[in-house]
Amino acid sequence: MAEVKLAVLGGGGAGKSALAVRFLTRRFIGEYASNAECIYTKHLCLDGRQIHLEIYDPCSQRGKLLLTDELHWADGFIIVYDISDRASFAFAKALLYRIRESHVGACKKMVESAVFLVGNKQDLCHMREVGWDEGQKLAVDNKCQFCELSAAEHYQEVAAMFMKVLRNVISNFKVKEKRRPSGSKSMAKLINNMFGKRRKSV
Ligand SMILES: Nc1nc2c(ncn2[C@@H]2O[C@H](COP(=O)(O)OP(=O)(O)OP(=O)(O)O)[C@@H](O)[C@H]2O)c(=O)[nH]1
Repeated sequence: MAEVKLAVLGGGGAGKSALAVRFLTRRFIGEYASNAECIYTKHLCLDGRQIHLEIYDPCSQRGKLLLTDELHWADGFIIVYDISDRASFAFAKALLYRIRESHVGACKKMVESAVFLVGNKQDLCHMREVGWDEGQKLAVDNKCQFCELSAAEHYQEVAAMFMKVLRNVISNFKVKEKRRPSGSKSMAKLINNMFGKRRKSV
């Protein structure tokens, strides 16, 4: 079974929990506790392959950019901003920069393909502060994927976005498996064990 770790990162209130919970449960729940970080776990089948998925949802990230553990833990990243909050867009930009910086030396293409920039709260487009073209440009500049959606209203889009990230991560695994000497897999497990987090099953 493949183990995939995704980190959903973004500014405070951008909709990280809403996106993760929407994907995992199909439901949009209005309010989420923002004082606790957690890892949601789920088993799913993707293209006939069993996957044990872990989704890291940090507590409010206001001003928190270092994220050294998270950046090394995750196989893929969903960077969320709120289209009605320009500050969250600036934070997403800084996060994308951090991801690139922390993966210096790794295969550039693999890192880029495992990052998805998401402009959330598209239902609030009457209060829009960030244009679609700005999000698209930021994604092109960072060679990552991009979409705008609403965790509140678009379950299908949310699910499709998670599936795309998962597929890219899985194909990165295949490339890595071909390159990697066998010892490095157990080293990765050791690092994961050291980086223990609270786990929630959904
Ligand atoms: N209108 C609208 N509101 C949303 C959407 N997604 C999330 N929200 C709301 O935005 C607020 C913040 O959502 P959260 O999912 O808690 O955001 P977060 O990024 O996890 O927040 P922190 O944990 O505080 O960093 C909540 O009131 C949600 O109901 C959306 O697509 N549309």
